[in-house]
Amino acid sequence: MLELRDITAGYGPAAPVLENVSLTIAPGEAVGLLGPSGCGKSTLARIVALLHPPRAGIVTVDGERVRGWRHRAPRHLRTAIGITFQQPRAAADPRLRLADTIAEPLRACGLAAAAKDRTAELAEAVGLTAELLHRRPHEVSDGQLQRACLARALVHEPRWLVCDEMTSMLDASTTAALVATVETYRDRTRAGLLAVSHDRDLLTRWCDRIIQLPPALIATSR
Ligand SMILES: Nc1ncnc2c1ncn2[C@@H]1O[C@H](COP(=O)(O)OP(=O)(O)OP(=O)(O)O)[C@@H](O)[C@H]1O
Repeated sequence: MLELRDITAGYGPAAPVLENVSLTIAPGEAVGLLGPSGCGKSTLARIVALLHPPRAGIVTVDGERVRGWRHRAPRHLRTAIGITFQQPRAAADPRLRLADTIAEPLRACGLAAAAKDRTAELAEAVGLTAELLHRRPHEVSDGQLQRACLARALVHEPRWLVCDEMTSMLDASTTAALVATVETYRDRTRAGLLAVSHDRDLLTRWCDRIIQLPPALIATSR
């Protein structure tokens, strides 16, 4: 199980973005997250991915309470969760070829020896050719770069996957291909999914259930 209990979170001294939010995702379950712009969907996604520490509340991953975020999170928890973001260009190092982008989390964990085989396997799963793997981000389309970012999110074979607006910049066929890749992976591994989107129709097709966050606390408190 992945559980968030009574989470309050925000940025700096400002009023919280999220207040007392709870969420549970079971293994193999796909949960969609909807809500108006600015209500805190990405903030919640980043908390689930252990990238943003909440101000209050408890996060538990497979029975283990999380006590550190980002580099302070233990490696076995960081590698249990993969995340893709809305803008692949902001999420990928412009200096790295796509092959190295995919393998980056393995190298960061001292697993470089596995990088070549794993990259080839994942490139096939996301539909990237060997030629594209040798290009850098400025030499590929947004959709091709997002495919590499999805492969990177899967490189540690995570038990939990967070897709934060993964397809909102992409056309229908690339969206379908990326969602199909995620679902093939989940069918095989029973990974749980949190999918953030503005697209209710997409989430209805993709997810077992949908959670709706209320409008932004900051906006409503004005
Ligand atoms: N790094 C940050 N520093 C300060 N404020 C931030 C930061 N990131 C987000 N915020 C603020 O937190 C609030 C929630 O942002 P968040 O990105 O979580 O919303 P969202 O629901 O994902 O929005 P959207 O649908 O537009 O992507 C917004 O008011 C935003 O301005």
